[in-house]
Amino acid sequence: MIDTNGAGHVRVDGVTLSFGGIKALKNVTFDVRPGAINALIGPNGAGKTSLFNCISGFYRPSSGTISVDGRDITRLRPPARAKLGLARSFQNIALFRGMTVLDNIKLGRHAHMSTNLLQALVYFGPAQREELALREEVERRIIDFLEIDHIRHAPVAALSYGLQKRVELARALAMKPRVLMLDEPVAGMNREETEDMARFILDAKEEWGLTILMVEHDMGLVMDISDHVAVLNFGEIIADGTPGRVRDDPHVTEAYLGSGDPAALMTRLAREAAE
Ligand SMILES: Nc1ncnc2c1ncn2[C@@H]1O[C@H](COP(=O)(O)OP(=O)(O)OP(=O)(O)O)[C@@H](O)[C@H]1O
Repeated sequence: MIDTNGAGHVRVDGVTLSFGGIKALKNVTFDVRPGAINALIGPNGAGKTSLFNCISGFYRPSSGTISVDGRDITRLRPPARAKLGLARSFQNIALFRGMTVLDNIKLGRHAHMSTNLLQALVYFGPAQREELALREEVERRIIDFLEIDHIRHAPVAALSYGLQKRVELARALAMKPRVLMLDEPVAGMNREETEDMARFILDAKEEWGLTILMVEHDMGLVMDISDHVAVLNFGEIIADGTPGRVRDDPHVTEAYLGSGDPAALMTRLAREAAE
């Protein structure tokens, strides 16, 4: 039974998604636990991105439902889901590269602005001013938290890959999410950048009491920081539980060994050897 007192419980119920003749997801049911770090793993082509996109609203399931804290969001478009507190990052960084770090972070706020940007700029009523002040406070906190104060006025294009990923996290946090969805947050990062990101994800969960759902291939990171791990294979959930339980599940080992996904397997074996 899931503790739903903490906000941010995502329930995926019987979701099927087809692309032509291909069933990317087959009757998938699972819970994203509130206030926890939930990892979604599986070999290449298992359906992770498809499921992620169904939850964030970029894909509409052929059947089944998705709810957040009991509210059915299956038919809502991505902006409406963002307003309900779902924020996501992208596998390939989706920042405005010519803009500064601060301006990119400010874009995150618009999911919650009651007026549009132009109105807010042209007509500064007291309510808007209050809202802006509040937002600036949130942005300051996020910038301090992610240790990016020194680059706040730098254009994103001038930053290292690891810092760009951190800015993307900052923008997602600026949406004040209940559920933070991270699509391969450490893909392409070196060890130091990966360790930094792991710390920020863990601290973000604690600081804001977030529910986190991440798709990630780095088994070391998944095993280190996740509270729950769900494993997809050929569009079906084949294991769901604590990292230790999932790691020892023979179905999971078989899925990776049989998948011809040597990179994922090697990452895992190297990590285990180092422990
Ligand atoms: N837009 C699409 N059109 C057609 N088929 C698709 C589309 N997106 C995904 N698929 C197919 O659906 C299945 C699941 O793909 P998906 O990208 O969700 O897997 P994944 O687990 O995220 O893989 P990876 O780890 O390689 O990113 C695959 O067979 C894939 O070829």
